[in-house]
Amino acid sequence: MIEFRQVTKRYDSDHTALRQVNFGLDRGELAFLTGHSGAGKSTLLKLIMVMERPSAGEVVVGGQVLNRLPRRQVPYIRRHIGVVFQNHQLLFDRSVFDNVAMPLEVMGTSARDIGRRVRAALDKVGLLSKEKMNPLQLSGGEQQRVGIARAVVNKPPVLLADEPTGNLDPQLSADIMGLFAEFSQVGVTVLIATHDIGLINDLGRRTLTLDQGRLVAGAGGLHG
Ligand SMILES: Nc1ncnc2c1ncn2[C@@H]1O[C@H](COP(=O)(O)OP(=O)(O)OP(=O)(O)O)[C@@H](O)[C@H]1O
Repeated sequence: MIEFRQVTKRYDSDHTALRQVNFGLDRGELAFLTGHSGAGKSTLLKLIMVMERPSAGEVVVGGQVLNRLPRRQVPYIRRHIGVVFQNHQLLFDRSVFDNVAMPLEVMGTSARDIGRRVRAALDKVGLLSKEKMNPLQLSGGEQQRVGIARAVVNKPPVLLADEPTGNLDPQLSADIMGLFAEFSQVGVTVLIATHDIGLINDLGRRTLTLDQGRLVAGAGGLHG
């Protein structure tokens, strides 16, 4: 589902963020991405989201080589990629329902389908009863789950998360990870960037480790 082939990303002549990175993630695989601050984790996620383009090598998502993707097609690719951020980027002047509905509104989904799908996503994260509330009225863990509902509301085959449990206590973090594991079980490819080694060790999943832009552990082919 996601493949990096000898990917190098240089921001300028003396700043190489990723060096010849190779790995593949299958459909339904859940993996962690870790490494020191500045190791290149965000850069790797940005290449998958086509927020950045590689300087060399190829990034392939869903069989499509993103390097050659014309700019006008970038929004279509992004629809296939759900993203969860640490600070969840919710809008506090809208209800929980409206926050989750945003990706569907951008796609021009009918009001009836929006209602059905938003409620299915909120049900999945256990927040169906809070759809009319303002996100400010929710706890940090609940806000993060609204962010997850929004990321999955259009059923993307790929889910990326950047420090999704950064501000949460261990129990809430475990709950969030449980949700990610459920998505992977239904075929979503999940890649989670985190510094939280405890979380990684608890789950015993494949871990891609970056060190100064090099993938030093967890590399491998689509089935390795
Ligand atoms: N837009 C940019 N322009 C120039 N250099 C950049 C840019 N974005 C990132 N870098 C550099 O690339 C390297 C990798 O950064 P990146 O943000 O990918 O690391 P990271 O592993 O996500 O770090 P953190 O855990 O602190 O978020 C760093 O040296 C950073 O300064």
